Amino acid sequence: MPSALSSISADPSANLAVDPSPDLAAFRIAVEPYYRPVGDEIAVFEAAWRHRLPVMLKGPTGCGKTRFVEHMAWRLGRPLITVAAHEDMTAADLAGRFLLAPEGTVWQDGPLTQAVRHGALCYLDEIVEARQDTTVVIHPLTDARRLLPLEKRNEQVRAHEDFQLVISYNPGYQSAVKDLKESTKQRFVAIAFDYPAPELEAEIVMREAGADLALARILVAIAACSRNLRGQGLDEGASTRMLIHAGRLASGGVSLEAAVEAAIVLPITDDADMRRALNAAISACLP
Ligand SMILES: Nc1ncnc2c1ncn2[C@@H]1O[C@H](COP(=O)(O)OP(=O)(O)OP(=O)(O)O)[C@@H](O)[C@H]1O
Repeated sequence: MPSALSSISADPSANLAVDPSPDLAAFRIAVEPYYRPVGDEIAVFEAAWRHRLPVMLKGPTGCGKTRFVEHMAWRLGRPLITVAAHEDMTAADLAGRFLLAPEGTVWQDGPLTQAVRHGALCYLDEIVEARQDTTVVIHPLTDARRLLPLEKRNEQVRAHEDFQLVISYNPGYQSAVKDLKESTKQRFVAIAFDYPAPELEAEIVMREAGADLALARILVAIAACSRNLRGQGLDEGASTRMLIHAGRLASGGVSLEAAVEAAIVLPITDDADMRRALNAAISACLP
């Protein structure tokens, strides 16, 4: 957002013009993002895309959801606009707002509106982090209406035929106070993600970390040990992302023990007892 602009609430005399064709080139993915399918997720997504059904990617952190949506945007030849949701996010952060510019008051589309108007995939990462009054903005977009109401502009934006909404959702993090409303969840086709089976995960770690097969297998075995401790003091086990980080450190010359400590053990828990338990479990996996 240009720094010369400052946000104001609403102005009926504002310039209501919207740039008819903003440059979405920056959101196009030119090179195929490496994605190793683990099931029928590509076929399910493509079928959902054909009907422009909204999709929910459901699974733990660092298991490939973001990489998958990047791969699908590349495959479908659509720009991808990603928004990382957070608890201070307002509907205006998604939809847009009036801004004070040198030429007067102008409307600036938010990332969701840009995607809706111009036909991009919009990926709302961890949408549950956003307040529920923000989440409901997406409701009319996710049913047959495919509309985005911009109350401040007194406008209803009809979605471009190539617009598709994708959200991610980590069921492990939800609590009674912080969960998606049933009426939100039920609007989406869901695709379940989890950490890949060992041989597949080793293949991914090899490729992404530049690790050899032996190292990748050890890291995957360590991940299995940590995942067994889930619910016994650990909220989550080591993610594929963590294994890749450890693989990069170890391939770069750091000892395996130090790489595992830095990329897996320390980030995963602050509790000294839990760290000891995790280290003991990991030692059993090390050669
Ligand atoms: N099936 C896969 N194919 C290729 N790479 C993968 C796959 N699964 C995981 N990865 C690797 O794991 C890393 C982490 O995955 P990603 O960023 O997609 O996680 P995520 O599920 O979106 O996590 P979060 O919920 O925290 O955003 C990716 O950058 C990629 O290197």
